[in-house]
Amino acid sequence: MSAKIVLDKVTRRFDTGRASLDVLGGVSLEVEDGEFVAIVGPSGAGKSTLMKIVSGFDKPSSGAVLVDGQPLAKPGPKGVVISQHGSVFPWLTVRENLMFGLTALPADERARTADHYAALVGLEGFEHSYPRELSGGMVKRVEIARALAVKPEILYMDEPFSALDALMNLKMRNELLRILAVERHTVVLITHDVEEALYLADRVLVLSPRPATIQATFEIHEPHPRRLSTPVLQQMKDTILAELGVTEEPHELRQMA
Ligand SMILES: Nc1ncnc2c1ncn2[C@@H]1O[C@H](COP(=O)(O)OP(=O)(O)OP(=O)(O)O)[C@@H](O)[C@H]1O
Repeated sequence: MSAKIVLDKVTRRFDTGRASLDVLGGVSLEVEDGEFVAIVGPSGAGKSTLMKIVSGFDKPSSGAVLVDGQPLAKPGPKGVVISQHGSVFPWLTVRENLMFGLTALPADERARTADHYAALVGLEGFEHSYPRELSGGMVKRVEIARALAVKPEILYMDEPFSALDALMNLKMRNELLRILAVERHTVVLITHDVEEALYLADRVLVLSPRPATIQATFEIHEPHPRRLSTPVLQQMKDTILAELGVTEEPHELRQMA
């Protein structure tokens, strides 16, 4: 069976008047159905650019993006993006936010579906609250629930928890894993946080500096819940940090992509 998502030699160049910037230098990757792939890279490497391309919000300068074997020309109904900026509507209640994308359903089913996903993310009892009445973590849960309510096949997550404080960030990682255990999705996570990637993903891809390519790939076979202090994950973290140029020599765990 072919992969859920395929990127084939994707490049992206920005031409800004006199200058041009090669941001992606030929990114190739495959994401299997149901797989959780994290992409880490240094600041400015082109992570957000890659996320826009893989989710269909931007087009590559050359190369191809396929979802289920079909070229992706624009954001498709199969995927939903969750970003650090958040996108809940402040003037709508939790339930109304969750009902927003469910226009195809009859009204009572929309409300039932909204309440189901509110409960799934631990917001039972807050269906009639407005975002301003919730904590930052609760608003993030509304966003996740809203993304899940439309039953996307793919979740694209761009630094989803980076605007949260450290404790809430850790809590949301576990929430996400708990939800994914109930409703399996294909996930592409883009993050600068190596520990977040190691905690969550089945596979971690490391981007090179600009023009970015996939520099190294790490398969993670540790079961959830993971402890980042286990020797294998600790060693992977050291190796990835070395790949990113933050610490010394890469370890032999590295496999070239
Ligand atoms: N629309 C655009 N036009 C021109 N240049 C752009 C555009 N979008 C991004 N860039 C440039 O591409 C480079 C990569 O940007 P991008 O936001 O993808 O990096 P990033 O890895 O997500 O960075 P960070 O981790 O700091 O958020 C930057 O130098 C940025 O200035």
